[in-house]
Amino acid sequence: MTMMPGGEMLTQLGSAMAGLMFIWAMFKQYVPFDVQTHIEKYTHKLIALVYPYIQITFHEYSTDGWFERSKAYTAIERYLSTNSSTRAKRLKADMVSDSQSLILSMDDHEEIIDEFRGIKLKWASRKTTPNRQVISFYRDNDERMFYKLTFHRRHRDIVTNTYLNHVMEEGKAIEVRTRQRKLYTNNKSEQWVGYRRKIWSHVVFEHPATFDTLAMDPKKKQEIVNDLITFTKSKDYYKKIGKAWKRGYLLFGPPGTGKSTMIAAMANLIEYDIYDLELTAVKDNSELRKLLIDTSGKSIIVIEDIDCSLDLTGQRKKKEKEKGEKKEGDKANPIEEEEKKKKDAEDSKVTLSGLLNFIDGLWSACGGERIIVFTTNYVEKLDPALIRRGRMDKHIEMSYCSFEAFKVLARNYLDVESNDSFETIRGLLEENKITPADVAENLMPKSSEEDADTCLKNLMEAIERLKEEARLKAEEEEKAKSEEQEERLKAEKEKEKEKEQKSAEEEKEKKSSVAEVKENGVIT
Ligand SMILES: Nc1ncnc2c1ncn2[C@@H]1O[C@H](COP(=O)(O)OP(=O)(O)OP(=O)(O)O)[C@@H](O)[C@H]1O
Ligand SMILES: [Mg+2]
Repeated sequence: MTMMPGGEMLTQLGSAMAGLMFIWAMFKQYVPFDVQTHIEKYTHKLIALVYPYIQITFHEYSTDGWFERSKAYTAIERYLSTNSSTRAKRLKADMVSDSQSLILSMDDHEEIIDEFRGIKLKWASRKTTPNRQVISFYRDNDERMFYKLTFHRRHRDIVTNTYLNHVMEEGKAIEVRTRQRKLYTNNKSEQWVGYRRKIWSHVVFEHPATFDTLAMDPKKKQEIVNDLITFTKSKDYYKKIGKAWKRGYLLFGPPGTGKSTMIAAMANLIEYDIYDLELTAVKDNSELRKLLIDTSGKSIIVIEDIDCSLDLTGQRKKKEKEKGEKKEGDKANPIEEEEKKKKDAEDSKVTLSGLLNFIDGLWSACGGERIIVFTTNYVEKLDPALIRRGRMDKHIEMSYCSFEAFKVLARNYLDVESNDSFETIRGLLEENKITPADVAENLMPKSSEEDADTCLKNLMEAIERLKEEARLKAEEEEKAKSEEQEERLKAEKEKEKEKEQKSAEEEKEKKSSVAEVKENGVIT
């Protein structure tokens, strides 16, 4: 630990000053007022001359005793934790909520010296016990912690303009790095915490998926990893081009190809929280707006199975139409009805345009980087407006298990890099459509006796079985198709026959009417 030059002297000087001030306070009453002012003025000058240091204090809680911990204090605590844990001799360990591990910080009354661009600054951790006559309604803990920063007055500018910002930013970054990440879900029913309505509930996010364990084409995987990392580092770039700092991904592919696993791997890679937005539980656009505004920065907002959510919107529209039809029968006042319809359209249902508006950047104006991920099993069902470029920046197809993907799974599940059976498996995978979920399920040892070879054999058998099943299914489909075709042909033939019969009858009728005209001798 380095010591500030004259640090000891500084402390002594401080206590000597305090002593003098005390004596002054006692004798002040015997001195005339104008002399008092004079003495005080010169004392301040004298103090400034011999005590050229500036002090700034940062309290843990604001003085009105409000419950919220000061953000500056927390940031300083984290900033100092990296310095103090290596330098200070007495440390305090604490399990802070929202943090993954123990937070080490300076113990009460401990001091450390920080260095910034060659300037030495002293941080001290202090504690006061306030007057007990003051009753705090919010916190019953009487002790008040604060940090005191002392530095030479010639560094005033650099400390106030640069150093403090550096401490805050560093502190916040450490906080983000060490925080416990969360998985949020939106509540269907309203929940209240005290006087606040809680719209998201959360659990600690601890999904073990990573890009290393994700089975997919290595080139594609690397591309996604690079894309994500570039995004997280592009704050200034997005600012420069005047775009909200957000990125949209559309993951599509059949069930069990790893879409949800990919989202977990993304969150683990860039250390973001996940907001799992269940659109079917959102009652209208204004609620959707509230939900999105309530998300924090550094988060991935996920809307799974977007095709199903949008279908639901369609259903809602239909229901409303039905309602409208019923009302028509009631013969209500047309003006009233029009207004009612307008209101209905405004305040019920989540609409595609409502969703798109937010994605387009209204909500991301709240700052902080956000990633939005849509998943679907049927990309062709989606509205083109939803997936056009610019809205969804990257379309990622998750497909059936390739041989490369299988190798990742074999390494992950069985610790096998290569094996005699790999070539056979390559052939089987090329010929058949197997999802990574199916491959993974078959690679997993079912008992402690099963070794890698047995598991690989199991997989090959399973693929053969699936192949057989697929063949039977295809046969059945073919049969059903040809039956349908036959029926259609039959129906068409019958129709044709009916038509022919009809036209023959018509012809006959025509002929008989002509004969009648001739008989009567009338020509028109
Ligand atoms: N590409 C993959 N790499 C590693 N494991 C995978 C992969 N795909 C699927 N799995 C395994 O299969 C399970 C199911 O996969 P996941 O839930 O990610 O599929 P999904 O594509 O989201 O399916 P759905 O469309 O039904 O939501 C996962 O728990 C994972 O263990
Ligand atoms: Mg899924």
